[in-house]
Amino acid sequence: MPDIHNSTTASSESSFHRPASIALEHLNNTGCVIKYAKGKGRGVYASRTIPANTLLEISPALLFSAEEYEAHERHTVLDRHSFRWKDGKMALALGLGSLFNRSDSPNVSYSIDTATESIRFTTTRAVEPDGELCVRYSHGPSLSSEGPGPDGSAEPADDDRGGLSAALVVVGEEAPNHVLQATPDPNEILPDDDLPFTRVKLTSDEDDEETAETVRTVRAWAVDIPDPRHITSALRWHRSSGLDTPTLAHLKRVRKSPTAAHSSILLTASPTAPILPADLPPPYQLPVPRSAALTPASLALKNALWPTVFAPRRKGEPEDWTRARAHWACAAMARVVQEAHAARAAGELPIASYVPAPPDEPTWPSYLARDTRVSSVHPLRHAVLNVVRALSDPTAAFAAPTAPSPSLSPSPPASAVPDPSPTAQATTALAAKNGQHYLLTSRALFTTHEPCVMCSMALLHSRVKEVFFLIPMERTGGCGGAVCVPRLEGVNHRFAIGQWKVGAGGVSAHGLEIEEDIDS
Ligand SMILES: C[S@@+](CC[C@H](N)C(=O)[O-])C[C@H]1O[C@@H](n2cnc3c(N)ncnc32)[C@H](O)[C@@H]1O
Repeated sequence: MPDIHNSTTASSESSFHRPASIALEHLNNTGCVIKYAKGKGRGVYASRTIPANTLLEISPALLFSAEEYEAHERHTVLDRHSFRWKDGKMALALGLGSLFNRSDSPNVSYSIDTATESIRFTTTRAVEPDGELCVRYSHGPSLSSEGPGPDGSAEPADDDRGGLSAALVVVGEEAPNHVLQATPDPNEILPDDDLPFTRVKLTSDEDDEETAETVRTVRAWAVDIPDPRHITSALRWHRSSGLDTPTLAHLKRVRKSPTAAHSSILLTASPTAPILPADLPPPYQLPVPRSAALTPASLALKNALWPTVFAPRRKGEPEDWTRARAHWACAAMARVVQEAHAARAAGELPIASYVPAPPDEPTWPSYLARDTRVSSVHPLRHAVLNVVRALSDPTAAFAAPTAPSPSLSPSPPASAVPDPSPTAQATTALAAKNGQHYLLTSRALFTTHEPCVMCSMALLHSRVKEVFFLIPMERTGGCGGAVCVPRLEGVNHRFAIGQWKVGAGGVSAHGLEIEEDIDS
């Protein structure tokens, strides 16, 4: 246990050399107090039991450019309180944010919010009275003349960037280390196993798992042409016969017999035997592959039945994820979970949705909404629809600069607001880049619960790029639960889906439980 001392007056002395009897008062209504522990200096402690998932503090950040940091900040005491931000910037967290000590088993996670230039600190598990609230950061510059921390752990050595080396890092007790600890290379492509979510497959597994026995086939008619010199005229006849249909477009027309001299022509998939010119032998039926081959293994199996077109997937192939992007996703998921807890505290269903600024477009506005079915007594006020609505109003306003339709509410619903309010410039950029009719083009949506079929359809129509959900809804979900909307045949858009891995990014579903047959 740290050697903690409480007292009653403040001091301008360095906290590391602070006499044990000095008071460290702090006003915080979430139950945090500042205390002093020998070897660690000041730290943040719980004055009472603090439940898991409690938002402890939103610290406004002062940002330093890389140049300012190099020239000034890193040579001062501020260095040991600075967080790495984006684009090489460093951030000094005001308020309690600068005083959390580090632990390898942290009970507080934090996320940077570039939109509001703040850092949010949230408990990842319940903390008992007097328990220290700690976060994980990769190092603290060599601290003190008082040696290593009371747990005996020596502080890791400074790196050449100084600071806490933790920007873009969301850490938590259950977080998988490989994703969430700070690393030198945010551009590293992560293997799927290291991502904080599992990709939901949008294409059928048919090709990956098929065997000679399970290749899906249709019955088609073919004819053998004994003399190869007659192939050209037979093909000419076939073209004019009207037998051809798109059903067999994924198959080659001619098959050369591997054993005999003859070739065969694929005629038609019609159920009845086609009428052939008198000089051709009678047609026969055979099973042929029902679809093109998507993998080399499938091609080999299908070619054994009939020569098949090889069409490896290009569109819809899973995208590469960098470490920085995974951190961005963790921060977004933490944010939406926080909103869902706030919704529950306000008497709503604990469901929320969030469209953050894309990682490479940090100036775009983000949008946050909660489910408001309870307060609005309106069955369609799902979080996803509310967030789409919040996003669509400014976009629609840009698309139609003339007077708005009187039937439309001019402002977003109170609980579905831009986060923060978009500037006119950002709205213009959003509309121009997003497309005026496709509201979510290139955007990702994070949501606490798997969207229901209605919301999944709305997301599809909005051309969302990707959807990440924390809690699967097997009975009602439209992203793989009851049905997978972007996998349905005939839909004109597909979006990627990620199901959050339990505990990834320190994000917990605890407290967000809803009945399994509620549409979300
Ligand atoms: C963000 S500050 C935390 C507040 C600091 N203790 C103070 O009094 O201002 C980070 C610095 O606190 C010290 N520190 C943080 N965690 C520690 C630990 N587990 N053991 C010892 N010192 C620690 C290190 O000097 C580190 O550079």
